[in-house]
Amino acid sequence: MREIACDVAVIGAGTAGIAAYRAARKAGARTLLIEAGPGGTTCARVGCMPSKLLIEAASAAQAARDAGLFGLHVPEVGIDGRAVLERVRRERDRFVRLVFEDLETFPDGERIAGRARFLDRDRLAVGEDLRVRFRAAVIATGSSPAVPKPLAGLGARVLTTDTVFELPDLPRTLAVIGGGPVGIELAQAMARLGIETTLIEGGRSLAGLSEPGLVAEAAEIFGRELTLHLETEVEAAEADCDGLRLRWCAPRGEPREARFERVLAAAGRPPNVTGLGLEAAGLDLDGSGVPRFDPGTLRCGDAPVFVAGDANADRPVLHEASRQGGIVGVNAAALAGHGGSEAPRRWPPLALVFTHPQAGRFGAAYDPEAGDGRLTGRASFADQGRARIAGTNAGGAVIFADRSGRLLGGEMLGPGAEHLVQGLAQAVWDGRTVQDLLDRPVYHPTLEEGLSDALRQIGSSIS
Ligand SMILES: Cc1cc2nc3c(=O)[nH]c(=O)nc-3n(C[C@H](O)[C@H](O)[C@H](O)COP(=O)(O)OP(=O)(O)OC[C@H]3O[C@@H](n4cnc5c(N)ncnc54)[C@H](O)[C@@H]3O)c2cc1C
Ligand SMILES: NC(=O)c1ccc[n+]([C@@H]2O[C@H](COP(=O)([O-])OP(=O)(O)OC[C@H]3O[C@@H](n4cnc5c(N)ncnc54)[C@H](O)[C@@H]3O)[C@@H](O)[C@H]2O)c1
Repeated sequence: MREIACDVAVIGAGTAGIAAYRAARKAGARTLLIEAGPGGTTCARVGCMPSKLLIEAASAAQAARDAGLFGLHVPEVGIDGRAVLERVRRERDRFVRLVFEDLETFPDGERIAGRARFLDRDRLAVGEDLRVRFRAAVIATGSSPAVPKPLAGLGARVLTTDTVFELPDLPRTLAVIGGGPVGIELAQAMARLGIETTLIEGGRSLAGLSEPGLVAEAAEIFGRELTLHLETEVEAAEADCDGLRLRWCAPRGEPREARFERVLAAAGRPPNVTGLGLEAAGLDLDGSGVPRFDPGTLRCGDAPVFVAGDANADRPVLHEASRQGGIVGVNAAALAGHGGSEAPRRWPPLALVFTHPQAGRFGAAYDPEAGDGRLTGRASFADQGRARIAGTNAGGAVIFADRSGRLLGGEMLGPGAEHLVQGLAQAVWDGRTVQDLLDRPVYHPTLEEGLSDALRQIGSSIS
């Protein structure tokens, strides 16, 4: 048994862990980065990057199909599923390689391969042969796809984002379970790549939207390309030759059954906290087994332990994993006697879903109880100039402000949400009012003009 000591032990070499390692090391702490899996980060290997690569292939196919709108004739769109997936993997491997090239610049001996678990408040076991004594530890273990119970034990017929990008070819039929960001992005992409796709969602909402008008519009828009079953859960699944049969109950109670070549479980991503020995570390855990933590410092109670990224289940998106990693790195180093600690102001929430139209949320969430405390403005993209030019005129935006007109947050389902929502999130961060935004220049003809109706409605309710 080998035993080593360090100031800061970082568990997980994903986006949060790498940022934590860098920050702790920069503060002067002797830091170890421990990784159990193949590494390369969830984002590059099985997350953001391969999903967007698949979406771009699907968008190209759809653009060719839609060319008739502009008077162009594309006789038939042929989809070579093998070639599509090969490009996804080729480009994905490049992103993963870049992560490894970066990791290789870290000194030898500071990167450790193995699965870590806490033995007590200041020791970790890594695999069977190594013990690590730490002064502070960072949990940056990420999250993994959940597979709903009825789908357990059905082998390779059941895909998750860990396996879907490894398919040699596209299936002919696909059921996607879950209409959150993962499910709706991949379901729409698969449908646009010619796969007959059915999406089964336990709730009413798609793409993480919550404002009722946008929720209804999303079901209508995505339902044109997908067979949608909302408020539905799969009750049973059984293997059928190379595919599987799924059984579910429609909301009004009629039993339904269908056969699919493959099913993609996109039913959420619980944090990777089981088997970590969190009780041995003396951490206070919530009902899901996630350590309770201070949202400013990301420290777990008074233990010398911090939690960042998907592992804390708070804001499971990349930019937060990266920022939180940096914060815990500084704070873990400070606890180990290197530099000062920090609790920077939290960024406003920001989430995007790369569907067509895109969905996005920024700042304060929709609150049905907000009543008179909030002013609300709405805009529609159905007749918005630039969106009409591009043939992407669908969806809308809802913006919330306080009674003085200070921007609080909002939601959007529409073209260019990835730019519009980011701009609005930055305006929330800067404490801007609706009037500040109305007083700024906006070029014509752009999608940005599409927000002015919502902003003006709020402005006029103040005056
Ligand atoms: C399909 C998909 C698409 C996505 N698209 C986007 C997007 O477009 N934009 C966006 O912002 N976000 C997106 N996300 C979310 C984003 O990928 C994650 O929020 C982010 O990658 C989380 O980073 P992390 O560092 O917390 O975790 P990870 O990158 O998962 O790192 C955790 C690491 O810890 C390791 N580990 C786990 N347990 C142990 C242990 N006991 N010992 C040692 N090591 C351990 C794991 O092997 C892993 O390498 C997407 C996610 C998915 C799945
Ligand atoms: N574009 C992006 O930024 C992007 C893309 C993908 C993922 N992500 C991140 O990853 C996180 C996880 O995404 P996700 O979509 O996997 O999870 P999610 O928790 O956001 O959504 C899961 C959905 O599955 C449904 N569901 C759960 N169990 C079900 C069942 N048995 N039957 C039917 N429906 C069921 C839930 O009602 C929910 O709508 C997101 O919160 C997001 O932060 C981001």
